[in-house]
Amino acid sequence: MTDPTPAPSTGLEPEPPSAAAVFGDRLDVARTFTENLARHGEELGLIGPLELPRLWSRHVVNSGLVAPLLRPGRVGDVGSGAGLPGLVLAIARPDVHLTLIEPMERRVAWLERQVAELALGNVDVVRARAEEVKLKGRLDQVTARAVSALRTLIPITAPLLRPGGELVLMKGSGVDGEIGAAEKAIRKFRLSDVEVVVLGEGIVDDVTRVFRARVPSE
Ligand SMILES: C[S@@+](CC[C@H](N)C(=O)[O-])C[C@H]1O[C@@H](n2cnc3c(N)ncnc32)[C@H](O)[C@@H]1O
Repeated sequence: MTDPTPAPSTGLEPEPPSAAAVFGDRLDVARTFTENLARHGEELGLIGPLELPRLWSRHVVNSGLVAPLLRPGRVGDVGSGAGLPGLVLAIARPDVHLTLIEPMERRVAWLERQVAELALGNVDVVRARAEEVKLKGRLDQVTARAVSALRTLIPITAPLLRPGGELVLMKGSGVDGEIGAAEKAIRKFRLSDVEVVVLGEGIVDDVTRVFRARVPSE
């Protein structure tokens, strides 16, 4: 069992016990990423100053909880920003290939630096908006977090999926209202198996909610 690291002088939240439960033998890599983000995230405009005291629980562990929903294959993360959840998922699931899709140059540079520093062989970073990225119909699953409401997020993420592919979109407690407002998009893209998966019960205080749905197989 690995000892939790003490909080460094950055103001970073001490590592919670849930980190070991979520990252297992990948905890050291998750730790390096979290410390890098704590050290440089604010100056690079990736996280706000208020996020450091909750960086582990609200951002890193919260993103890592999605890892068991991924299947071996090619997953795209739309609007990765600081690497949430895409880079965190690549750390937790070395058996899955992650493509991080992010339009902002400074964020792309950060993501590329982290991929190199953490020696992640299962990640590529593409500088593009989801609407323009040349990945239409290619991905097995698409993730996203804090990019936009479902009624605008579904139309830019569903076209990236191969037939039978799956959306795995992280959402807050207002997800049911978002689903109601996205009815037209859900119909237009003929999504099936629509469900809200609640992750982290018994592991974290703030559970993570995921909107999961499938595009047609043919
Ligand atoms: C609020 S940030 C969230 C970043 C990260 N997912 C997180 O949870 O911390 C939204 C991110 O989505 C990106 N973004 C916005 N519109 C996008 C689009 N159409 N396609 C791809 N990325 C987009 C932005 O550049 C930004 O990095």
